[in-house]
Amino acid sequence: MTNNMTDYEKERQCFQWDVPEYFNFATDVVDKWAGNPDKLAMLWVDEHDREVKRTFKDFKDRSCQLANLLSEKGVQPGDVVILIMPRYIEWWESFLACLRVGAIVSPGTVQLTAKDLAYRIKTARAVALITDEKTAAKVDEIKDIIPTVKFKVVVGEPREGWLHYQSSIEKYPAQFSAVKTKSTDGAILFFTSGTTGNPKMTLHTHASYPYAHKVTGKYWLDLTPDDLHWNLSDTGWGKAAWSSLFGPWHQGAALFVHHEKRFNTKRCLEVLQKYPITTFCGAPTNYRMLVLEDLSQYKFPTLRSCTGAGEPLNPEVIEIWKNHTGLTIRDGYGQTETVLVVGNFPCLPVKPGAMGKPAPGFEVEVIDDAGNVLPPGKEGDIAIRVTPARPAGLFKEYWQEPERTQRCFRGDWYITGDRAVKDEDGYFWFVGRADDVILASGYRIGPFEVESALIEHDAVAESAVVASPDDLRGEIVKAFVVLAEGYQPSPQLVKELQDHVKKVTAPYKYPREIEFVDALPKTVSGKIRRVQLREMEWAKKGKKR
Ligand SMILES: Nc1ncnc2c1ncn2[C@@H]1O[C@H](COP(=O)(O)OP(=O)(O)OP(=O)(O)O)[C@@H](O)[C@H]1O
Repeated sequence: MTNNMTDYEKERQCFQWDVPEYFNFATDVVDKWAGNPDKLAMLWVDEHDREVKRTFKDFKDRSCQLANLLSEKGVQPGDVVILIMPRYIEWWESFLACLRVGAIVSPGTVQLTAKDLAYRIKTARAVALITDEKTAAKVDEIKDIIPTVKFKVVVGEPREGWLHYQSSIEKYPAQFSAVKTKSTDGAILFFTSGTTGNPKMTLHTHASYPYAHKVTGKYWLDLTPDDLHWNLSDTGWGKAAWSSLFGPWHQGAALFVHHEKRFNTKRCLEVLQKYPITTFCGAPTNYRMLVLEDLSQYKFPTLRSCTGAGEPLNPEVIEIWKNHTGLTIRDGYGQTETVLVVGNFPCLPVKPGAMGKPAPGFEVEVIDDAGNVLPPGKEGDIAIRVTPARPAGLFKEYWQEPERTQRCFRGDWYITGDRAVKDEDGYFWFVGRADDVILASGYRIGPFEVESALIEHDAVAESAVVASPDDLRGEIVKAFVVLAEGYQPSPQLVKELQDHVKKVTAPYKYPREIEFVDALPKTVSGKIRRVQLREMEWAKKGKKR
């Protein structure tokens, strides 16, 4: 039996989380690589081909300088610091500085409105903000209603009422005696959308993201200290922590960062051709857009590995990409709440359309409502075993919401909120979000009747709410109102739906349409999100899941 074990099984069997009692990513990982003062940590390029190279030593020094500033201004271990900026180098410096002082970093996207910012600052009781000029202007609009904020730091032009990042940190030494953080201490607070209502605050410890992403970096991204890794995610999302920070730097890989206002497919392919990028990670939407270009015009001589995550990855896209590049896009599955949970690892054959198999350190199953593991071929909830041991790569809690946290557990399992089918070979096939209760192909409607569904070209969370017209990834292309069979909407309902669509799509400049249909068209690609649901009569009568 053992002789027949595949590399995948062997690796899973040998794997131990081995979480140390104390862990700090800045001191334990970045400073270790900084021991070699020449080791490249980042090649940063902007839209005008301006290039900046930064070593791990540069990141160590600059983050220590900022940590001194944060500490002197009164940031205490456990305090929340909001970090919002585009792909500026200062984002990485600030993240590390916060970890060094034991603060809890709360990243967000630059698309947040003043109202969103006020909500986040108040709910998280943030003590400081580090941000770009555009966000600083929004924060100034709400400055009178955020009393917990002791100070604010702006990157870019100096601004009244703000500490100026560049000139302020120069005054501080490049040594900092970091807080000895316990692995169980809070480290990161993500706001994730929540399908309805206010965003959830997902709290990670130093173990659950900074430490546990070594699984993401080693097994899925497949990185080594010789790689130059490019991940397309925006710095505001959990995915940036996966693939633009913890995963790669654990492995000592250098990051390639392209600072651009808006994703441009031609530019992306040119950049991929021009720079010695070895590994590339994007959302399936990115790939879907890239394959519409004439790929035969480009050569990627150094590229050896491609990954995608965040939404279902279509087999057609995998095929076209492979035909032109010779590389198979390896899908990976996880959430803001987790590190990589299921993936196509290099040692596994890829089944196009499947998300892959459970990552080392995770026992993942498809289970039924009672918590029983379902046999292959049966659809159920994707669940992660949490007893007898909770995997290190799982969030601590929804902060200040014990009941909401409680709701994601069923017996021995953490319920991801996604539905899937596992096949005979142990591969997971994504079906859809349990809360959307609808299939991308439009067959099943759970205990809810769907009143409307927005279909976006987006891969990543929250963008329906916050993406701006600058960010194509958040473009809503069409709104469908799916009518239950034989259902004639009243003029009043039609109006309500039109208003709803108008409201949700208000920040977008793209033409948008609303169409009444019996079922969702099967040809539409992209993920169905933001579904308006109405509970069906039989569900109300107690047949809820
Ligand atoms: N490889 C994949 N294939 C299909 N879907 C995926 C894949 N990877 C991630 N997802 C989807 O993305 C979700 C995780 O995204 P994220 O953590 O950003 O939350 P979200 O979609 O905004 O959800 P919430 O509304 O709960 O915050 C997963 O739960 C799943 O629905």
